[in-house]
Amino acid sequence: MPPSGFSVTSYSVPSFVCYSSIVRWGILKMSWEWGAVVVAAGRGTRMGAADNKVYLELGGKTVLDYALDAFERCAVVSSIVLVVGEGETERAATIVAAGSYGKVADVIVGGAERQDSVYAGLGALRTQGVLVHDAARPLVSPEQIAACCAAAEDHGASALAVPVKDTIKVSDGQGFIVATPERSTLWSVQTPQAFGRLELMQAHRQAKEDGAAATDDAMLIERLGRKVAIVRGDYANLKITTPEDLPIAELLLDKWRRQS
Ligand SMILES: Nc1ccn([C@@H]2O[C@H](COP(=O)(O)OP(=O)(O)OP(=O)(O)O)[C@@H](O)[C@H]2O)c(=O)n1
Ligand SMILES: C[C@](O)(CO)[C@H](O)COP(=O)(O)O
Repeated sequence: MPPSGFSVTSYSVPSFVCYSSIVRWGILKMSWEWGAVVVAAGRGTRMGAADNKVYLELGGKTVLDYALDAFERCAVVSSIVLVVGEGETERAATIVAAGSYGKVADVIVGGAERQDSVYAGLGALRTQGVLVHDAARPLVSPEQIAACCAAAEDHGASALAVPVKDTIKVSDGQGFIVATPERSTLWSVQTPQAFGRLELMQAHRQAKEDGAAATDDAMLIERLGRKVAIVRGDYANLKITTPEDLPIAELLLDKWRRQS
């Protein structure tokens, strides 16, 4: 085990794999103040439920509860802005109060696209660093959140990701394969993703000006030619997207409950 008092901000971390170990060893010292934008303003169209999927129940709590709880328990994070759908503010505030999520400083209304919701959330924070997280990813851990912060302090920006397991094909849009990218270079990106708040705001403004749409925030930094470090995540940090994701999440939660 490395000596105590070791700080990732004053030591060159050789690879993404190291961040989670550093957090596990409990030797992390952060320089920036960190806030989080948790986006919950989607419709859950692919889930096909009557309700927004973040309010669906998982082991007695809502999907949203788990995401908020992980950020609440992460010592590195000082404040959270929760971004919700039109007409959902009261419901979300009730969940925040019932769960005693004291770090939630604001509950605000999001926009039509995820990108709009994140941008709305950024405007409500004042911290140097910002984490962006999907409320639809309930199985994130405080350690993974802290690992993202550490990597972003070292490299400017970071994102949790896992190596792709399947062989990925590119289609021609007509049902035929046109290419097979080299799998060893492919990562499936997750949230949280961590950035300097002002840099991310600038990247969002630039994207808006250019009419660029992005499905994650790292993409907005990449398109400016800046680097985003990969932080090795966990396959269990799945995004609740389609109906079969719910029983998988239940199984993982059950397993963790039995282990703790
Ligand atoms: N306008 C939007 C769209 C999405 N999100 C949030 O972004 C996260 C990831 O998006 P996704 O899984 O696509 O959620 P939905 O948009 O709800 O799902 P779908 O695309 O199936 O409608 C979710 O936590 C979702 O609530 C958001 O805050 N605002
Ligand atoms: C940000 C994200 O969760 C990374 O995997 C994902 O891109 C969100 O995309 P979606 O189209 O909103 O599901």
